[in-house]
Amino acid sequence: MDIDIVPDIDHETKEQEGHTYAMDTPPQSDKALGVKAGAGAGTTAPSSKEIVPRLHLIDEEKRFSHELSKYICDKWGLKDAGFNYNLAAIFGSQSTGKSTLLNRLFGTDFDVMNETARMQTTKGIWISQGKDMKVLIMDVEGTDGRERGEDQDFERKSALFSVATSEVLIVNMWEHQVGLYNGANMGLLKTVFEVNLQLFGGNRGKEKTLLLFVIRDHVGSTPLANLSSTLKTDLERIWQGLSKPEGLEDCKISDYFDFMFTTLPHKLLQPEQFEIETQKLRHRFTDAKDPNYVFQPQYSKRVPADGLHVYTEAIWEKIMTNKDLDLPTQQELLAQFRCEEIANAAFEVFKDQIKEFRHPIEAGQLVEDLGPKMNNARDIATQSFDKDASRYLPAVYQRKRTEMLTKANSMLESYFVGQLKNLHKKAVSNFTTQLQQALKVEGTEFGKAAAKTKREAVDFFLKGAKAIKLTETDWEYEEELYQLEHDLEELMTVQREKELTKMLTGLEKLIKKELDEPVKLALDQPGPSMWGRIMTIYRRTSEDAELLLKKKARTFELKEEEEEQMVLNLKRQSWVLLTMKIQEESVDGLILYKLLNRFEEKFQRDSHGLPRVWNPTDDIDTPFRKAREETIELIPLYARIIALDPVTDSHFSLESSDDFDFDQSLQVLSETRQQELTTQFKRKADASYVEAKRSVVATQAKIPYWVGVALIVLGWNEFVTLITSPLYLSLTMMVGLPLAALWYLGMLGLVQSMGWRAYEQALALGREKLRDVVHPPEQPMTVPAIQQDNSGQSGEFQGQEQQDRMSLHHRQSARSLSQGTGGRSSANEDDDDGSRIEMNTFESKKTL
Ligand SMILES: Nc1nc2c(ncn2[C@@H]2O[C@H](COP(=O)(O)OP(=O)(O)OP(=O)(O)O)[C@@H](O)[C@H]2O)c(=O)[nH]1
Repeated sequence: MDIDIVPDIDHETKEQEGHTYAMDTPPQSDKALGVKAGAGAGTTAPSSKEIVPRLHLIDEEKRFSHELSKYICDKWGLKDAGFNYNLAAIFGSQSTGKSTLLNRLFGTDFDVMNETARMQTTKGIWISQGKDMKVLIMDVEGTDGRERGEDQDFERKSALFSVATSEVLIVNMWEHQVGLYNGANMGLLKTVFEVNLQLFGGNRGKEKTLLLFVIRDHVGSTPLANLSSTLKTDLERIWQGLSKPEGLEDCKISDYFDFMFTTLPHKLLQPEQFEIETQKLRHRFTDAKDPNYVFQPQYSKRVPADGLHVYTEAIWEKIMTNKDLDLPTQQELLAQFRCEEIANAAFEVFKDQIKEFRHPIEAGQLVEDLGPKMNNARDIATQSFDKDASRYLPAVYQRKRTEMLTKANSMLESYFVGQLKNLHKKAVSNFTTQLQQALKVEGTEFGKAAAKTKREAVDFFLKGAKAIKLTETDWEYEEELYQLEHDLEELMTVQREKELTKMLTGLEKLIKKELDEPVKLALDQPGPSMWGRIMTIYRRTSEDAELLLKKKARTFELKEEEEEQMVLNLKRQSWVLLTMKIQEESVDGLILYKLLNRFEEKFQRDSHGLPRVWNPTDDIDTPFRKAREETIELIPLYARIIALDPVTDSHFSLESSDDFDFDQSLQVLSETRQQELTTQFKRKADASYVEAKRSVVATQAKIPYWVGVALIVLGWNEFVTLITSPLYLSLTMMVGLPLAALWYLGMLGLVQSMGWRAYEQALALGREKLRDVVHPPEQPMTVPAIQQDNSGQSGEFQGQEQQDRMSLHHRQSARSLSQGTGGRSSANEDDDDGSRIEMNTFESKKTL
């Protein structure tokens, strides 16, 4: 830091100063004016009696004078001075002899205080020309005066103005003020430095200002070096504590200011010394050759004299409009500090009270009576604040109260929002539960139940939301309400779909139940009217289902087109169920069973429905042929559903679509299946025919009469033994009587053939077992691989294997039958060959 320390000067001169200048009267010329002038360039000693005109540059109301330009040009003759003039200002506490000093140094006529009154003399800022000098000097209103009280606004602005415009700023202070913070204007300087940096910090290093500290009433006990060191330290410290603008964080005080320190003796106690030192000091302003000459070029603001008015006015304007300088008064500061403290204390209590809400809300629970509880916590906080803070400045108190309330509200708002979310969730859950419960009750109409449940859920939400909306807040729940309604609508749609599906499933079950038995019965009794009967059943069932659907659909409040679509779907579904049932009844075994039943009825029973016993004289062939032909004719009847006219009957207006082909649905048996069925049926019918023939042969076999005579002669003894022994007699009766009955009824042949069949079956089984033992079948290694590789093919293969086994079984039965009768028909021969081929194929597949 460039600090120029001037050696202490011990003055002996004493002088009394007793005259005072009134503001509205022309000031008397100072005695000091007679003091000999220094040898400064362009200056003259203030010896003339002429009074230098002065201007009230800025008045007490902070208004800038319009006359500065006029004074510069007309009164001070500086119009053409250009840069050849200097500007200095004095700054310091009130009544510290500033005006006195200026008058001494520059021969000016600034007002000096009347000692008997001890009151402020300089108000605002005065400016005057130094007598016979090209120096303009500003006398600035003293700081810390009782007249302004706590309003420090003007002193800050005027100090900043002085710093910003002057080349040299004289900081005037009593010796005893050195080391004090406020007394030495350090607080004020701090503010001035800070704002000066903000406003004019860009001139770093280009323009400097000299701060000349003049320590008054220096008694000499503390050397100037010590005093200046104290001041220097204080200045450094306040500079470190400044909040510097961006980009100037590292700037130093020496970038903007130079310092010079000097002392003056006590004016009253050492008047002569005072005068001498004052004159010496004057040299620094007037004598350019003086080593301590203050108006060095680096302090020049480079403003020509004729532009000074505009320049200074602009600076004042800038200072006036700067908000950073509108510093609050002490009272305001106090109010701010205390209100802040009180608000913080109240807020801590408030936070403690509301923290219990956080966990349950975050856990998704509803906090009981949250609204009143939040309100209560907020009231306690504001009441506690009001009690202590309302004593302070009303404006500050109100502002802090609003701030605290806003802070509290914003904290509570998160609970408000959390509770709204939980209300939303709860409303949705209530809706779901209540709707499901309502739908469990028989006869509940979905539309009405859903609307009622929704209304209740919304009411629940609204009630809860209104209860937590606090006064003096702009909280809103409309958005959440809208979202809730939207969610409930979606849930209603989903639930309605479920209920509709449930209803349709129920209807389908009903349709299936209605169709199953009657359709089966109709198919078991084939004939020309079979399909007519089935269609009647279908139409009746479908109509009933449609009526039921329409009735139920009304409770869902469906749109017309939705209902129409559902009816159409139901019709189609009914048709699908019908065709499924027909297909189910038309699988190979069942259809063959039906055909055989029909054939047996015709061939094995008489016109009274009794079983026929064929006599040797009976014609078996004709009834057999007739029954077989009639039965075979039934196969094409089963093959295709004969529906009623789709044009005239609305129940068959089933349009085909991508996934539904009405015409295709009519097909029951394909051509191939019909042929297969015919073949299978013929085979079974032929077996019946052979059976009938065998029974006739059995009844035809008669025993010759001589065999009976021989039996009586040869077996008389045995006969007597038999009838005389109770054991033999009872055994004979147990076996003989049933045999006699069978014989009488002509069924002995049937029993015999059954016995033969059983014998053949056992024989074939025994052979097969024996073959397995002698030639164990090789385990086909590839079969599992096929199964693994292609389950579809494998399944097909297994199906084929099963079919082959069945085929083998049928053929074995047929063979055994024919062997039993001692002959074979050509058809049987073919079949036998076929079975062999099929067996070979099956064996080949197994090997594969
Ligand atoms: N003890 C002492 N008194 C002084 C000195 N200089 C002036 N005074 C007296 O202090 C009183 C105030 O002097 P002013 O010059 O009016 O002081 P000021 O600082 O300009 O006052 P304001 O403009 O009102 O702030 C006057 O009575 C002076 O006689 C000094 O060096 N020592």
